[in-house]
Amino acid sequence: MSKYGVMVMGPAGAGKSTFCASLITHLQLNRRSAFYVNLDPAAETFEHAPDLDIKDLISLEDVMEEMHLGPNGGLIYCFEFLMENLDFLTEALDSLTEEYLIIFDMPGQIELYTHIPILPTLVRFLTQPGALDIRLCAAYLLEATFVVDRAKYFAGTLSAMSAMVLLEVPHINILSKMDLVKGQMRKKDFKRFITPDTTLLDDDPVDIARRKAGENIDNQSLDVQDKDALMSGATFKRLNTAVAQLIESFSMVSYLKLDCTDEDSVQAILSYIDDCIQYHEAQEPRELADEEVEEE
Ligand SMILES: Nc1nc2c(ncn2[C@@H]2O[C@H](COP(=O)(O)OP(=O)(O)OP(=O)(O)O)[C@@H](O)[C@H]2O)c(=O)[nH]1
Ligand SMILES: [Mg+2]
Repeated sequence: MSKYGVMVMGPAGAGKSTFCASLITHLQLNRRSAFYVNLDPAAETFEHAPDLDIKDLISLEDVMEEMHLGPNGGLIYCFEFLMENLDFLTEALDSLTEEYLIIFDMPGQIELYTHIPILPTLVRFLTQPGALDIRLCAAYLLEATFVVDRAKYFAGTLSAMSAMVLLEVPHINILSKMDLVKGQMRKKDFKRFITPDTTLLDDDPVDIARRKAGENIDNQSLDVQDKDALMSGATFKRLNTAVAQLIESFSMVSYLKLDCTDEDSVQAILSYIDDCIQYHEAQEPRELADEEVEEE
């Protein structure tokens, strides 16, 4: 029996837990079953209580105290511990039917997605045929407000691409918190950011503002003592161009837009997730309960 799941990932504060909560609310409203797995050992408050919480296995606070580690080292330790105790996941998830959408809420530390091979191992374990056999889709969130700073936008896109390459499961990329840019930017202008390409660097507002201020940013010499020059001078610009070209040449990343305050937007993302994992193909026709018949 297959199971279905989505792993919600992305940098710190991208809106992962908020999206998980909106998704669960939406699934409940549509009489679908969700199983919420919190894999962030530092998460304290939840809109919906997790059905499975890594904190019941190991808590970041205890690890930091007992192992004398900082928050990032502590997180890696927690995940290494989880990998040694995978029964914790198997026992809770094994009995779930294909009706459920299993939602994994991940921590935001970028190291987890780039530096260490823990996530690919975890994903392989969850998706392994004959074992848990979860049809898993990765949802990588990036804040839509990043688009105002092209360097940030391309760096975020690069991390999304790196997760795509690393995990090798169906993957959707999402620009979250769209409500924050709606009033600031016209729809037509925002459309350009859906598929990243190098032309987006041509009108970087940061560059334009500096040109207006009379700076010659193309020929700025690099003085390593000058932190400003290091982050916004010609070398930084060349680096951004190289990153943008790399992203364009791979042509793997495009974004969906998410506004968690808008039910239709959450539904649209859910439809993409369902398509990716072919959720609907496995569902049995469902008989309505008596009270549902009355409602209809
Ligand atoms: N305006 C707006 N704010 C949002 C949205 N989603 C999340 N936020 C806010 O962004 C902040 C971070 O949201 P979280 O959902 O905790 O983000 P996260 O990615 O789970 O954060 P970490 O788990 O710490 O990495 C909170 O203050 C949320 O209220 C959104 O769609 N619109
Ligand atoms: Mg969170």
